[in-house]
Amino acid sequence: MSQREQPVLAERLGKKYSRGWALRDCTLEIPAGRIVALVGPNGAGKSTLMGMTTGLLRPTEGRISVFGDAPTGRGMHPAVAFLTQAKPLYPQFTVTETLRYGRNANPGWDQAYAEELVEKARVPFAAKVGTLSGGQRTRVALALALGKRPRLLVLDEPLADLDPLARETVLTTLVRECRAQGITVLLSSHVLAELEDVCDHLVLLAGGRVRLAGDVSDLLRAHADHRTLSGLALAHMRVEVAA
Ligand SMILES: Nc1ncnc2c1ncn2[C@@H]1O[C@H](COP(=O)(O)OP(=O)(O)OP(=O)(O)O)[C@@H](O)[C@H]1O
Repeated sequence: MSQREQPVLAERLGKKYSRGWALRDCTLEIPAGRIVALVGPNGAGKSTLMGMTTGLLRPTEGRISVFGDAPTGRGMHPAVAFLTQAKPLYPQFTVTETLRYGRNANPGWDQAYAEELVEKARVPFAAKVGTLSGGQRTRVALALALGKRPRLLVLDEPLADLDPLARETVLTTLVRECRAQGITVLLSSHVLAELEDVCDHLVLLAGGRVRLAGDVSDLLRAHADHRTLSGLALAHMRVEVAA
């Protein structure tokens, strides 16, 4: 696979903030077409890694390549869409205006696809974003992210404020769309059980370092005392936090 097709390659990547190192010596790859679980205890460095993957944060040391490009830290890579728990949508915009903003901001914008996602979610186009429920806002944010037609979708705890039913619906939609479109996904969540049937690759961070990374099936074969992604991840987190 050429560098241009490889979603993410990080080599000895590190990020230091004023309070110290948030991520250190991080070498990993995010393989194309996978749905990758990014897990780890609070403060492990997940958001920091995602920030450097999207191009919004500049590394302090090491290298990261996103589809062959070195992110600048000044703006989002054009092939990457990013969705966080905060979902920074303008509350005064209607859903239609929000999609118009997406169209103006993104050269590869697919209006028909974005509208289809909003229609499937049964969110009224005329409603102001500030009046929508958390679940509806997430569906609009997802339409905004996928309408960009990204090759890599980075999701930082995007479901955290949703009820269990809404979480399930959004996650199912997300996985169905990403698998159908061949989009690589990097998804962080503290709810390990819900990553179980969704993710086929795992990256576990703790204390700013990569502690476990690889295809879930390979990792489970290598750690035969665990049968599930969540069991394996939880056991590793316990060891790392205790250390
Ligand atoms: N802008 C910042 N300035 C200073 N320190 C920061 C900044 N952002 C993150 N940190 C620190 O870097 C470390 C890693 O934070 P990060 O948010 O990447 O972890 P995380 O794994 O996403 O955590 P959580 O699961 O709690 O969201 C933490 O110690 C955090 O306090």
